[in-house]
Amino acid sequence: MIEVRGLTKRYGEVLAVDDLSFDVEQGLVTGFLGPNGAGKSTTMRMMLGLDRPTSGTVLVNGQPFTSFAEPLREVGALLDPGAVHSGRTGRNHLRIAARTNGIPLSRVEAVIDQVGLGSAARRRIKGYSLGMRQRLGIAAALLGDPRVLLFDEPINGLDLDGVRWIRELLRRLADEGRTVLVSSHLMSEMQQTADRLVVIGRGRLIADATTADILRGLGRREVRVRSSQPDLLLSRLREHGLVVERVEPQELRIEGSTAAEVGDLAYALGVALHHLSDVEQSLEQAFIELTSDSVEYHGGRTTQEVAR
Ligand SMILES: Nc1ncnc2c1ncn2[C@@H]1O[C@H](COP(=O)(O)OP(=O)(O)OP(=O)(O)O)[C@@H](O)[C@H]1O
Repeated sequence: MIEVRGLTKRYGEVLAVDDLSFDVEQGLVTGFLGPNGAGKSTTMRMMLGLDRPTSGTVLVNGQPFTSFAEPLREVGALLDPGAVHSGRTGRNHLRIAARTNGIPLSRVEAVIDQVGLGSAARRRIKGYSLGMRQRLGIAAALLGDPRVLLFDEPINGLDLDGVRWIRELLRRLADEGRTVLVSSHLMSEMQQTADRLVVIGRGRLIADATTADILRGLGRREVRVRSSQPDLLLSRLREHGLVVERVEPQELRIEGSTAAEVGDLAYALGVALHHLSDVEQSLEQAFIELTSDSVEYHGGRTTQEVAR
């Protein structure tokens, strides 16, 4: 479990993280979402003691990260897969990390297997593809068999197979009861991966809820309808108090209603319909809506209102 309380980081004029408070629970995959520059990496660095908060605290399994005698056994992290000595082989890189952290060398072979690095472990890292570097970075994170795992944008640049593999790995790690925090700016990816979402924008908390709740909470109902009598239909629907907008000469968009309701009304009015559908809001739309709010920065609005 990770507990973030009042976490704030200022770099000169830039308020990178602004009074963030949230929990990351064990046994779940928690997606940490926000547009570029939202403060995700800075928050993760502070969780790992790599950056000192201006104010506030982060506790990992009840303690500050810096208080752990063997931190790699407590927390594994994938931050920047490029930050490795590329002249070494993958296996050597892992062996050095194991040795300097008091981890038995048998774990090296175990994690090489676990991430499917296979024979590539014998090759020098400089010849690795991005996907292989990512697997090596994840192997390093798993080395100490930690209860808490942080992955900063692990999906970036991966092909479909790689994405699927990471998704399954995150699920497995959470099912084993570990705490899994994974950052991304791709809402659509998190929809399939995360149980909970912590969404931030400009360093501030925007939403902290289950993925399903965030979708439901934002799920603005919308109906599209086409008719040969759009003018008549538009005025009649408005008379019924619905918010209606014309999107094409013969197509209307109705907010806050359902296809069943609009269909029944049209039938009662004797207006023939050529098309009628409910429009599902995608997570991507929900995300844009959530974060565009943070860009506008409405004063006085509490952080979790949007999701609840
Ligand atoms: N060492 C630093 N010095 C000055 N400003 C910094 C530093 N690190 C981050 N920032 C600034 O803090 C803000 C948050 O950056 P951060 O990298 O944490 O965001 P992010 O959500 O991880 O974005 P991305 O998805 O682009 O990685 C940005 O405005 C960034 O420019």
